[in-house]
Amino acid sequence: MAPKGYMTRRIQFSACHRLHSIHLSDVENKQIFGKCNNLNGHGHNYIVKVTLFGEIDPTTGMIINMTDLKKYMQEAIMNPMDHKNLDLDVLYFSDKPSTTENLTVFIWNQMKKVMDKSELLYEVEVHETENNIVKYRGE
Ligand SMILES: Nc1nc2c(c(=O)[nH]1)N=C([C@H](O)[C@H](O)COP(=O)(O)OP(=O)(O)OP(=O)(O)O)CN2
Ligand SMILES: [Zn+2]
Repeated sequence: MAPKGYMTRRIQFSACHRLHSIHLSDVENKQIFGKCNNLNGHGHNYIVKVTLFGEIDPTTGMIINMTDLKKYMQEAIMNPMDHKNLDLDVLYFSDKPSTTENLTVFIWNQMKKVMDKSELLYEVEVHETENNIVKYRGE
């Protein structure tokens, strides 16, 4: 059996959002989300790392071609979210807060949809700020 490895590609996108739950009152939203509930939103330069895990093909020396992973991430992440308002432009966030946790799940689902060998998807990591980082492994 061929050795298995992890491969990761990193991208950055810019978007704005507001933390707000339609299941809470305005007062509760303010209490829970504080400054991040500001009506007119705020922005981030999100960093996303997508990791695949799989066999290193003995002929090509690759798990998959990074060029293909780049294409998948463009379609799954950049096209729907770069320079967008996450809450207004991305349907997924119309009924759930655009937290980094929910963002990782959305990206995971998006990657699963566009990848040819989606079973290789291992982890999605999102940096909302330098200090706030969430990882999701489809569990
Ligand atoms: N569990 C979560 N908590 C919070 C999230 C989140 O996605 N998941 N997000 C936010 C905000 O969107 C927010 O923009 C965070 O900004 P900020 O507090 O300014 O970020 P830092 O912690 O990196 O800034 P410091 O300078 O370190 O205060 C809030 N909570
Ligand atoms: Zn934020």
